Amino acid sequence: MTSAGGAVVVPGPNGVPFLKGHGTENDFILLPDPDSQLDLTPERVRRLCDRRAGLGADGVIRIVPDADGGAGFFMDYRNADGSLAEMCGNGARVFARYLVAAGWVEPGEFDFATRGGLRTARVAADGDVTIGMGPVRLGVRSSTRVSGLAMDGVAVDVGNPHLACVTDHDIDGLDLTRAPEYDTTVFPAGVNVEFIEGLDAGAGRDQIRLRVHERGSGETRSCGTGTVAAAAAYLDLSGRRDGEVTVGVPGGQVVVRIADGQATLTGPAIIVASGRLDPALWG
Ligand SMILES: N[C@@H](CCC[C@H](N)C(=O)O)C(=O)O
Repeated sequence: MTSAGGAVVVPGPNGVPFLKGHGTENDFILLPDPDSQLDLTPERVRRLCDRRAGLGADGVIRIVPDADGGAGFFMDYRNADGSLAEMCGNGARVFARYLVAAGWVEPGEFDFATRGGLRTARVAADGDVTIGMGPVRLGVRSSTRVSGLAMDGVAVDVGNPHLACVTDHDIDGLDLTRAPEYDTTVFPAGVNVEFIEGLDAGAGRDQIRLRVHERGSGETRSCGTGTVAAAAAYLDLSGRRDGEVTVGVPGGQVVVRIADGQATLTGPAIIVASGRLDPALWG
C-alpha cells in the first residue's frame, strides 16, 4: 500500500478498521464504530467510495450503538456522494450479517435502528438475510424522462423516496449514466428511480426485473428499497396490495413479500474483505 506521499505504508494498528461487502452487488464499506468515535464527514465518504482513488463502493455504513436505545445498533448509511439516506435494504442485510458474524448480536431475529425508523433482521445459516422493511406506501402518479423517453410511474415511500416505473420499453437500452429527470415538486429531497419490466414466470408466479438510478450513488447493480418499491408498483397494476415477487437486478435476485402494507426483503449478504484504512485515505 502506498501513501499519498509515495512512501510504502502498511496501515498500523491505529488505521480505522473497515470491511467491504455487498448485497446483490450493491456494495458497501462497513465502519464498525462501537464507541461512536468516528467523524464520518461527507468528504471522507466520497474519498472512501471513489472507485479509483479509494476503496470504491455505492455507500458507507457506520455501525454504532443506537443512541436512542430503541434497538441495539444504528445503521448510519451514507450514499457515495456523502449524502444521508433514511434506509438501505441491501446495506441492511450486510449490516445484519456483520453484527451476527462479529458476535455483536445473537443469531435469530433482532431489531436495529435506521433514519427511517426501526427495522428487523433475520440472518439464516444458508447466507440469506431477511429484513423487515416496514411500511411500503404508494403515492401519487408522476413521470420521468430518460434517454429521450417519457415514462410514467408511481411514487413509493419505503422510508426513502422512489419513483417506480413499470414500462414496456427495453430497460437494457436506457442510458443511466446521467440522472433521470423527475418532478422536484413531488420529490423535493431527490428520488431513486426504478425502471421495471414484468416477466412471464408462469404458474401464477410474479417475477420482474429492474434497473435503478439511485439518489446519491448513480446507477447501481441493485437497490433493496427499490426492489420493494418496484414490487409494490407492479402488484398495484393488477389491483393487488399483497403478494410475493421475485425481483431480478443486474447483480442477482431477491424476493419481496408484501402483506398488510408491510414488506420483507430476502437476499444474500456477503462480506468480501476486511482491513485497516491508510491514515492518508481517512485524512
Ligand atoms: N441501495 C440502497 C438504497 C440507498 C439509499 C438511496 N440511494 C437513497 O438515497 O434513498 C438499498 O439497497 O435500498
